[in-house]
Amino acid sequence: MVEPVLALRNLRKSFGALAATNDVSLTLLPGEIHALIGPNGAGKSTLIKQITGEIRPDSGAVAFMGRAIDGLDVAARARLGLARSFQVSAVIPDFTVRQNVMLALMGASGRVFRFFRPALSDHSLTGPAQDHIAAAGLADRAGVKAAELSHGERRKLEIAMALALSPKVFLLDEPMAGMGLEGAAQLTELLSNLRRKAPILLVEHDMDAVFALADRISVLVYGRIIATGTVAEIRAHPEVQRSYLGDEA
Ligand SMILES: Nc1ncnc2c1ncn2[C@@H]1O[C@H](COP(=O)(O)OP(=O)(O)OP(=O)(O)O)[C@@H](O)[C@H]1O
Repeated sequence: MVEPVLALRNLRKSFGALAATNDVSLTLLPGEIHALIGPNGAGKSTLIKQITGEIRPDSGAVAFMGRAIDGLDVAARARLGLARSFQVSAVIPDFTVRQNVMLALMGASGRVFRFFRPALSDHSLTGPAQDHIAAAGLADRAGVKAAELSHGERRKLEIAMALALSPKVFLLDEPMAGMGLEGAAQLTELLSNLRRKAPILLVEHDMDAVFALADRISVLVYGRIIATGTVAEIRAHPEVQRSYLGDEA
C-alpha cells in the first residue's frame, strides 16, 4: 500500500454544542489532488486549521509522512513542509514579483539576511526565484510591483511564493475565489502541474475546477465526511447530489 503523505484519523472539534468536525478521517496520497467540498459552514476551514496546527482537535490524530505531529505547533509543522499555501498577507505590494519570491526563499532558507538590498543580488536566490516565477507562469512580469498585478497574476505570484517554500503538501483554501472564467482556467492548469511538486489538499467551491482537477473528492456535510471517491463516483452519489451538488452533478 502507498504510504499517505498526510493522514487524518477521527478528528473531532466542537465549538460548544456544535461539532464542526465530527470523526473526520482522510488521506492525501503522493502526487494526488484530493478535493474537499461541502456547503458553507460544513467544517472545511476548521479541518484545515487542525492540519496546520492553528486549532487543536478535541480528539483524533494527524500523521505527516508517517510521523505523528499532534504535539507540534504551527511553526514546527511549517518547518516540516506542512503549511497553508497562499498566505495572502505575505505578499508585499511595493516589492516586485522577483523580490517577493526572493523574500519567500530567504524565509524558507532559515539563513539570516541583515539587509534586503544586498541579498537581492545573491545569486543563490535569483536563479531559484526565476525558476519558481517561470513555473507559476509569470516570467514576463518578474520586474513588476505586486501592487500592479491583476488578480489572476497575484494568484500566480502566490503560487511562486508557495513553491519557494518547498512544501511537502499544498493546502489550498479556495484558490479559485474571485477569479474570472479565463483566470480560473489558467489557474486550473497551473494547479494541475503543481501536483508534480507535492500533493494538494484542495478546498474549493468552484465545481468546474474540482471536477477538472481532483483525483479524489471528499464531501463534508455538518462536520462529517459523507463520501470519498473519484469524480465519477461523487457525481453519481445520491446523498451527495441531495445534500450538496444539486444541479451541478
Ligand atoms: N472559533 C469558532 N467558534 C465557534 N464556532 C465556530 C468557530 N469556527 C467555526 N465555527 C463554526 O463551525 C462550523 C464550521 O465552520 P467552518 O468555517 O470550518 O466551515 P467551512 O466549511 O470552512 O465554511 P465556508 O465554506 O463558509 O468557509 C460553522 O458552523 C461555524 O460557524
